[in-house]
Amino acid sequence: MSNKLVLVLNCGSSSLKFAVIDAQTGDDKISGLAECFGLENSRIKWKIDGEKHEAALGAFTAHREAVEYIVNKILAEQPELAAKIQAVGHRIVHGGEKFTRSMIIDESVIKGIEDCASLAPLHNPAHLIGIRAAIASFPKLPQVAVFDTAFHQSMPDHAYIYALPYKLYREHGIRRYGMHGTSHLFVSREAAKMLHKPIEDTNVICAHLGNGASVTAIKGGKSVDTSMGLTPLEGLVMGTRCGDIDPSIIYHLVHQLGYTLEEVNNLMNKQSGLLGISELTNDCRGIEEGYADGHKGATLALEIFCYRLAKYIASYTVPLGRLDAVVFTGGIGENSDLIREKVLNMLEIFNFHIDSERNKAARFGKKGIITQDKGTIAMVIPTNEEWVIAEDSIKLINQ
Ligand SMILES: Nc1ncnc2c1ncn2[C@@H]1O[C@H](COP(=O)(O)OP(=O)(O)O)[C@@H](O)[C@H]1O
Ligand SMILES: CC(=O)OP(=O)(O)O
Ligand SMILES: [Mg+2]
Repeated sequence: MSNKLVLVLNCGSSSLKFAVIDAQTGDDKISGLAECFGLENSRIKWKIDGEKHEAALGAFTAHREAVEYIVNKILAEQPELAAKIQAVGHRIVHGGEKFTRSMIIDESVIKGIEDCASLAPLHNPAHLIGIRAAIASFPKLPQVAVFDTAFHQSMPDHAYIYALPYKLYREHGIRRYGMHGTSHLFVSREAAKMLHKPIEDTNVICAHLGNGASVTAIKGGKSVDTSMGLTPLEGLVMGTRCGDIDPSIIYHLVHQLGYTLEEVNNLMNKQSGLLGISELTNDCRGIEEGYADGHKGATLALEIFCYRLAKYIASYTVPLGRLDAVVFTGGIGENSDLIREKVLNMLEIFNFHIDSERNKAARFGKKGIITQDKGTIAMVIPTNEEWVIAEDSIKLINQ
């Protein structure tokens, strides 16, 4: 174990993922999830050196109590490990245009994250609670903010400006920002290594397919286009988010069908995507089971998910010119050989020839090329956002 341990916190709207990571090797010493915040059954699960633990957090717990639990119980039982933690790294979904790189957190960074809260109302307020709780629990440790949006600040304006009146951008910052940047950065670097090419000469399209999902075109290590927009709602079909729709549907739902704007927002973010189409589940494993059993909704959801993804991948060859590889990552990208096969078959025009055995082998944390030796390469690379956050935290505090 090196002396570069970082506690990484990823505060979501109703959960908190955490890990204690060795920034040098990427090994997690502790990893866990506190979930169901605000409900009676909020709980926390964690793993220490592979051994699993679980506890109830008490009714109506939220981020602050969860951070206290991590510090007072989990880390207190591991005093040697706790004493070696050098920094706390926070995943921040929205950094607007202000943050193009990771930052050591001080009052002005907190103010900047607050200023972006209206652009990510589900995420940024939760991050701020996590930051304040972590400062209270670890007053002596440096706190670092690592932004999902930072990696996408290299996009050219023709990729990030919406065809709306320009003053909405100028006066209110309404533009495409993109998310999952930490993951896209990590897997694109790993892809360059697997291709034995310098990152500056590597052009890849990365599909991060988790509960939220996005595709990014990465040219020479820089994001040149991405599918998420002002918020994480735009782009692909996701677990419960609709991704791209005709914006007039909102007007129609409100004025013809009597929905409130609040209800429409909830419908698009929480009741759509795989869940909304299938009327079964937002979980890709459940969708695949439904598909295997001939469930009509699950089959349609899977087809739409793959078709939208294939169209995005095809369109991102435009900014790249030359495509070296397509990379799949995230819980679905790393595990669903079915979705990978369907998507690559839809992209036959780009000369992908899937290798079934390689595709089946690259699952459950195993990376690998999944196409045959001829044609364009597709690969699977497990993401590790926590490692990037830990590395950035150590780099910044040593500067
Ligand atoms: N073996 C599997 N086959 C298909 N999908 C899987 C498998 N394992 C996990 N997934 C899917 O991965 C998704 C969660 O991905 P993850 O990256 O953990 O999400 P997030 O970080 O956004 O919470 C879920 O839809 C889940 O069903
Ligand atoms: C930005 C986003 O969608 O994040 P997640 O995948 O963690 O929901
Ligand atoms: Mg994720």
